[in-house]
Amino acid sequence: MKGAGPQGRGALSCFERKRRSAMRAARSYLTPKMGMNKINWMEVAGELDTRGHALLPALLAPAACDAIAARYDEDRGFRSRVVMARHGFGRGEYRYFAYPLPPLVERLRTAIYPHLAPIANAWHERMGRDDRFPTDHAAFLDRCHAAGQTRPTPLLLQYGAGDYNCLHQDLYGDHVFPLQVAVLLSRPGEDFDGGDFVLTEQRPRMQSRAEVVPLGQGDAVIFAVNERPVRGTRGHYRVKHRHGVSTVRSGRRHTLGIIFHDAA
Ligand SMILES: O=C(O)CCC(=O)C(=O)O
Ligand SMILES: [Fe+2]
Repeated sequence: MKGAGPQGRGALSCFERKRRSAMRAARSYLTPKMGMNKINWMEVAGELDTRGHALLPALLAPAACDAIAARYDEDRGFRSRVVMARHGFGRGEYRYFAYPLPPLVERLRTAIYPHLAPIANAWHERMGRDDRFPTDHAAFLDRCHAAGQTRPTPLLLQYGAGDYNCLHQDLYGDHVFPLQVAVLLSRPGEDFDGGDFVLTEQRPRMQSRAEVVPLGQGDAVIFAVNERPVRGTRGHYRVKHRHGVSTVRSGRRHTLGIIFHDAA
């Protein structure tokens, strides 16, 4: 059960807490490329194939998380602000970064993408889709921009007590990269309570299944934006995903969202 321990991380064993803390210390957030090489991408691909999501523990150091979250109150650096209740999206708000993105966000987006492109291509092949993704993020963005999807999609979300994010999909045009990343910037059990990241899976003609993804500060979750292939008795079929956040009971929760396609 999440929230049981003194720091809201009762579900983690002592060993796991130490491992995450060592990983945090070892990773400099100024060089996320180095961090990328420490990730077992084969394992990540396996998790994404079987569950539709994969965890990257301690992707960002606490100082990096705090620095990005603190940007929420700055005047500059964003292209728009969305108050979720006004659109029926939930309660809470988010801001889309403007180009040029903050260097850390830019580097993360650019460094993670090449590891996910082969997974995305395998998914498209299994789903019988013709479109494939280039190995380089700049090339994919060129494609988005040529199709009129020119607005940056990385975003910073902010939730207070009583806020939540309804189940949704981040689709912004015809060009959709099938995987995205969310990084929890706040400390569960310290900065906020409640506010779990939730992912649902809808198999054809079946009821939806929900999965809560326990995240600590700096942990990232990679997840399916829309559809993912699942092997059946007669080839692969498509499962539909949505994601959201359960109600924040107290405190303040910030997330960094990294979406790889741009918006129309
Ligand atoms: O706040 C969260 O954990 C979810 C954020 C989200 O919807 C996104 O990054 O697309
Ligand atoms: Fe989202």
